[in-house]
Amino acid sequence: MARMDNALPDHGLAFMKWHGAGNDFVIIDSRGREPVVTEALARALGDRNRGVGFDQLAEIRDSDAADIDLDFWNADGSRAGACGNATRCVARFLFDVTEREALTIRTERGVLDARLIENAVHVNMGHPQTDWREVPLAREADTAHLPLEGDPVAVGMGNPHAVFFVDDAEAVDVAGIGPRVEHDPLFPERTNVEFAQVRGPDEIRMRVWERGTGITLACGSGACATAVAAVQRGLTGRKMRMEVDGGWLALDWREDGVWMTGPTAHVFDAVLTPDFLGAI
Ligand SMILES: N[C@@H](CCC[C@H](N)C(=O)O)C(=O)O
Repeated sequence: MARMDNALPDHGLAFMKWHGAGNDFVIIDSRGREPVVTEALARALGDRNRGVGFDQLAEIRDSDAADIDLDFWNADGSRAGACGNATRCVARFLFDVTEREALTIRTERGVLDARLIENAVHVNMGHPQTDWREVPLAREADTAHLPLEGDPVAVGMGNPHAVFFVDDAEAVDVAGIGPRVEHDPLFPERTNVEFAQVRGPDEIRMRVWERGTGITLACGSGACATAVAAVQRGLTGRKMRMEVDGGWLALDWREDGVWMTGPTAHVFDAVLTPDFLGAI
């Protein structure tokens, strides 16, 4: 869909701030008008000193295929094909304003189902991509040069993930290893990087380095990818709890896709000033 580069309003732009287990988001509701988010706006807004700061920016748009369309940007202005925690936050916002209990949300990876069950938002993040050509990887298997021992599992959840299984997630130098893996030529579209410690057949401790953002307190698509990788390696069952730096997520890899749930919080609503918008 065409994006208007000069669509920024000159009277201010309303946004919401949300987080899901500490993974924080700016959400802009562009239903009923032309989309306004550009790479430049995302980068300016994502600056935690001069803008607002977020792990991802999500823009809600009118949809002809689902209840809404949803697009994501990372803090460096790059696009993300999936963002599980922002999807849950947007679903929570819509459940609250519509009083519905089921919604469809079209993202780059397809139409996702969101359900409100016992006051928690559950999102089906879809079927994982596990073929190396879909993830995508530059070549099938060549991981010995990566800066951490242990062959990682490459999983696509509409965005790329490299999941390392480690003995002690707390001991991993996420800030040092994460960016080196993110930018390794093995990953032509860069990658998100997860460090997972299996605590038992239904529990994992996971820390994450997000492509285009850095260390975050949680990553929903990363949690899904980690669950898929653990099942594939025979390390856990298909249903599990996952402790991330910002709290807990729950994963369930079912016949129809990987379902994820966890907390959501609406932090504040505000308006970007004409001065801020004019300087972009
Ligand atoms: N925090 C997100 C994932 C964000 C996308 C990622 N950084 C990318 O570039 O793919 C989540 O909750 O899934």
